[in-house]
Amino acid sequence: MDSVCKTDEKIAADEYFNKLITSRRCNGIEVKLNETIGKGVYANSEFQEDELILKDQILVGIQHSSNKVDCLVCSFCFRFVGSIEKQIGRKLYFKNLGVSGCCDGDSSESGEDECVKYNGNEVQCGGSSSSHNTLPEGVVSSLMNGETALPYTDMFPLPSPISCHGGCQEAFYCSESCAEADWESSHSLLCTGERSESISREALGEFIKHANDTNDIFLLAAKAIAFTILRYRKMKAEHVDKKAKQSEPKQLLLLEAWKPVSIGYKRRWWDCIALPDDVDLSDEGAFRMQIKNLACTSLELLKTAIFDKECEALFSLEIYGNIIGMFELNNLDLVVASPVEDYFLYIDDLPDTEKEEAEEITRPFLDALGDEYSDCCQGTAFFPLQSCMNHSCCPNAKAFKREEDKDGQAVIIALRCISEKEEVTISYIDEELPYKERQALLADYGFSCKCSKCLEDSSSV
Ligand SMILES: C[S@@+](CC[C@H](N)C(=O)[O-])C[C@H]1O[C@@H](n2cnc3c(N)ncnc32)[C@H](O)[C@@H]1O
Repeated sequence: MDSVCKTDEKIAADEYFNKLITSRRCNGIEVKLNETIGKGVYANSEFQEDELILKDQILVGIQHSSNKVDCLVCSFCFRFVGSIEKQIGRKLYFKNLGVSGCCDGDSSESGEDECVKYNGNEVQCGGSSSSHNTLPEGVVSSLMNGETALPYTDMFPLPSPISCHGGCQEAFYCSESCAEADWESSHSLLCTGERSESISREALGEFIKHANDTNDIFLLAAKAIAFTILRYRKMKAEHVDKKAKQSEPKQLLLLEAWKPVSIGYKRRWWDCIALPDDVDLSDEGAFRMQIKNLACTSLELLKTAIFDKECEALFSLEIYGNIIGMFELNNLDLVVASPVEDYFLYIDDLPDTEKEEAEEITRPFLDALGDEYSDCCQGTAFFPLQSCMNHSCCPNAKAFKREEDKDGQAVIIALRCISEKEEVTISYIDEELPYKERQALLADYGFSCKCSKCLEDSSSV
């Protein structure tokens, strides 16, 4: 019976991944099960060096809460929106208010619990520069509201931001289609505006505040749950429409709705999270319990906000822990380069006369921004196909944004020629690090690397 179920599961997984591959038009790859390390991505045609292997869409993703003051991006595809002036003005506005978008390092100031700041996969931000010239409020607001135009910004057009239809004033989009897709995928349940479909906007506000104060990974977990509930409701409605003679049990529909998330998960958050350097081994049990309690508080708040009786199974601590654990082990950093950086580089590259004229206007803004002029959009996201890629310290592929990649999708490029049937691997860490450091970092992902480089290095240590 067990093996029959396993075979059924395998067929369902194959079907799911084949559909995704077709929808992404990346037919040169397939997802296969490897007996020792689970799923893996394999080439089924040859790739040349620098060739695109996969452009994977986000299943659920967030911009880090702390990054929202740095960049105004579409809440669904994470493309920059507004205008160069608006991006610069908004950033200077927050800077003048003393709100910095630094991703970490401020826990001591905020007095937060050490453990809750931890997010194993988070990248480092540039940090805020204290040495900057402050511009007068009027100058900053005229940039934000479009009264001041900077030279050559028409070379960097950005889509006008569209406000969330639910009225939350929190989510903005680059297009109507992104607004609709986000509403249908999860935002209708997680919107704090008046047209929200949550059961308590107040509780939702509390849940969001708790996540922002502790760990914004909870916002991503909420998206995964909202996504599943809305998918379940849609599938149920379609099922009723078809007037199916044999009505599918609700539990089976929920399992089907849940598949895109459940297919990726492996371990509970409090079991797989790496022990931070400053937590003593003897305190490990207490640390893991603290993490579990934190998840429990967050889940209770979420339950009050969006609970659905028919989807009750989704609101167990076990499932919540597994969803966050899945993000911990599978997520990729979501990074979108800033058009503001491109803009200032463009000005710098102008012929001397034009450059001098332009810089007379732009220089005060660049000085006021300081090092932060190039801050990119940063977040974390789960990508269904990319997350099947295994690690190697001598990878044949990498996640890399090209000039034309202006949104949050994961772009995987061949580092060298990859032959048919070869496994496509990426590096989860900086593979240039010494052997012991690499192994220590990979232990956070729950494995010890046995790639050819590690085997060679291990014999010489
Ligand atoms: C992003 S997932 C990769 C896909 C995964 N194999 C699966 O079945 O879903 C990361 C997990 O895959 C496994 N993994 C990835 N690379 C590995 C490697 N080189 N050796 C052993 N396990 C690996 C580890 O369990 C890791 O936590």
